Amino acid sequence: MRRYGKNPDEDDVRVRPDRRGSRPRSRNRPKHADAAEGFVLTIDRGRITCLVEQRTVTAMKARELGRKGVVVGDRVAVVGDVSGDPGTLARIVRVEERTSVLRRTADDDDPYERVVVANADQLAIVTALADPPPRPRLVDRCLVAAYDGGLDPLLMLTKSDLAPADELLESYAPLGVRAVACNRDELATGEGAARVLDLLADRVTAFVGHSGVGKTTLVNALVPARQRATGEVNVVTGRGRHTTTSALALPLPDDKGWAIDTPGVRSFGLAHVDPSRVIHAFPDLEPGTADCPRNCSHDEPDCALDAWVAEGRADPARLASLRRLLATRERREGD
Ligand SMILES: Nc1nc2c(ncn2[C@@H]2O[C@H](COP(=O)(O)OP(=O)(O)OP(=O)(O)O)[C@@H](O)[C@H]2O)c(=O)[nH]1
Ligand SMILES: [Zn+2]
Repeated sequence: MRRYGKNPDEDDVRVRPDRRGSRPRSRNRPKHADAAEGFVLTIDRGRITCLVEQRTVTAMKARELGRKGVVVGDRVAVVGDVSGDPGTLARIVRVEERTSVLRRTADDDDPYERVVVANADQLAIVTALADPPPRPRLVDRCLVAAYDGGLDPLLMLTKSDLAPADELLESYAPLGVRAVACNRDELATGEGAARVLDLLADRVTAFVGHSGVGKTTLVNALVPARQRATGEVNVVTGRGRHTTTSALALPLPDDKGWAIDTPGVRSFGLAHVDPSRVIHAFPDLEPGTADCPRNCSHDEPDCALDAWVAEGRADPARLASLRRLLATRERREGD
């Protein structure tokens, strides 16, 4: 019997099609009890880089996964050669259930939703206070994606040396979104970075933002190991500058969580969003939807939320914010 690396696993052999190319004998297939646990760091043209114990292992999807997608942040079961030695290729045989999913559709009229990041605890929405000016609708759309996918949003306002944050902070106050303003010079001091890192401690945070907002500057300040590698060998993958369209998970200092950098977004398609999942993030309003008409958009004359608020059971500013968010699901010029 041929052995596959250090972790010989019968499955490796059994799931392989036989010489006649028949399908794997799925009924007899063991459940990969010996598989190693992996954490997906990045994906590049079908090559999946995972962290297995403390090793960086390159893997591909096993045939038995079928069309099931693997995305950055996924917890996976890996079999085969998990030594991480150059030239080795392990196989991912299972994707564990996800605790959250950051999804987007490329465009609102694009029916294909893509999961961008799995299992992130929070979504850092990076917005410059100036140069480029804030795009509140894009922020709102990111908030909707966060609420829809089960991530805690976190506003990261960059370039605070160029403009004050008050106005923007005020418009998000009713949502109770945590926010932090920072700038490059401040971040370069350990104290400035520590203030931001406090918000990320022991959590997996996905960073989104459109081009030019200073996301790279911010993430590099938080993950100094990456900055040192400028030039640009990636600290995690050991490969050249990260130019793929995949997200990339970077360990925060002292193993205090992960930052998942995502490629710059120009838009954040929301065709997949279900209003009821968004309302779930508004526990003060959710019970008020009990008397709504079926499939209520919560932004129509019969919506029961108006009465709920009129009776003083929730803050009108909360309802206004919810409606503003839901309204961003409809695409407009410039989104
Ligand atoms: N004034 C000021 N400029 C900043 C700050 N942070 C970043 N910049 C500048 O803003 C520009 C964009 O910064 P990046 O960090 O490359 O932004 P990005 O969001 O990663 O953009 P892409 O690389 O296009 O995806 C650069 O010229 C930075 O030098 C800041 O705090 N203040
Ligand atoms: Zn309603």
